[in-house]
Amino acid sequence: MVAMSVRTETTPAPAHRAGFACFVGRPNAGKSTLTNALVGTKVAITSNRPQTTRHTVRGIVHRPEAQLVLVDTPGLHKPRTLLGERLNDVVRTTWAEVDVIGFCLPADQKLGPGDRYIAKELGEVRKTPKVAIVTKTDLVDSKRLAEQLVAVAQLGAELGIEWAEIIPVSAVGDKQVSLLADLIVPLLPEGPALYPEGDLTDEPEQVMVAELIREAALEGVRDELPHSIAVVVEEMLPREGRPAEKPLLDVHANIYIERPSQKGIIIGPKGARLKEVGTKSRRHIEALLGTPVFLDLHVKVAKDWQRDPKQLRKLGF
Ligand SMILES: Nc1nc2c(ncn2[C@@H]2O[C@H](COP(=O)(O)OP(=O)(O)OP(=O)(O)O)[C@@H](O)[C@H]2O)c(=O)[nH]1
Repeated sequence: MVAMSVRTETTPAPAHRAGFACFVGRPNAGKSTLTNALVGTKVAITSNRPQTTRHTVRGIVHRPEAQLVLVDTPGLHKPRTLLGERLNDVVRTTWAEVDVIGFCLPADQKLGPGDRYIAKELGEVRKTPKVAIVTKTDLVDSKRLAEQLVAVAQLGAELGIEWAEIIPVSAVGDKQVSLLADLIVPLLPEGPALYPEGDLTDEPEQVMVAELIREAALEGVRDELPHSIAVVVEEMLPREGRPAEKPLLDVHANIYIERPSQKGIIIGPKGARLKEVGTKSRRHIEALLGTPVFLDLHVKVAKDWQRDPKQLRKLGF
């Protein structure tokens, strides 16, 4: 006869965790791509609920046992203008308020002064756990990747930063993206979900639309106009008199530049570039909002907007 025992006790389910994380790193380090890969969709659907944090939510990762809310920070710069200083303040405040900071370092580029500058600032934020994320691993071989992992560990040691984890990922190749979430979750505080399931971001629609236009406008001219472009969506209204099955959304937006000389760069010969920017961003906006869009774009000069507090407020900074 075989004795059989039945286990009656069950192991308690791990406590639900929920919290905020932000990704930092040099421009082009792969932060946005990683956010999208984690959230699992390129264009997130917006909900119109009021913001529950002061920070822009970029995406929400829902898990049965956890909810990870990814918030946005502007890049940290050596401040040269009023805008630069304000942005840096926003960055530092965010770092102190989130539960985890992910520091993104591309595998295909040697650590440089830009990375060191951010790392030094990170070292000043004592409490928040920091995860070093080596991105774009699909671009390098294993030897180079190993060197980069060692370099990142050394950078931490040098600056007195204790990495909670050092993890290589490829957002494009979908390698280790889910593992990254697994490693971040235990660093979040215990607590119920902060957002209803299904929400991906609570960024106001107009801001997301403006960002899509800005992205398209910067494409190919990033070097010429790094921080000189701001986009404001003035109005989004359904076109009147359209049949219900053929709606059209009118979107009016202004692209602001700092100097008249920059106008040509944005508009291009005979308006060709601006037209391209319009076509491209309209496609993205239609995908985001799920409705056909008529996009009306204007280029305006807001002289030295980065140095002028009044203009900064108007442009949403
Ligand atoms: N091969 C490869 N390319 C990647 C990966 N992640 C991002 N990239 C590319 O790197 C470039 C920059 O990526 P972003 O996600 O825009 O970088 P970012 O850090 O958000 O950049 P900023 O918005 O300028 O701060 C884009 O061309 C991406 O397609 C990756 O895992 N592998």
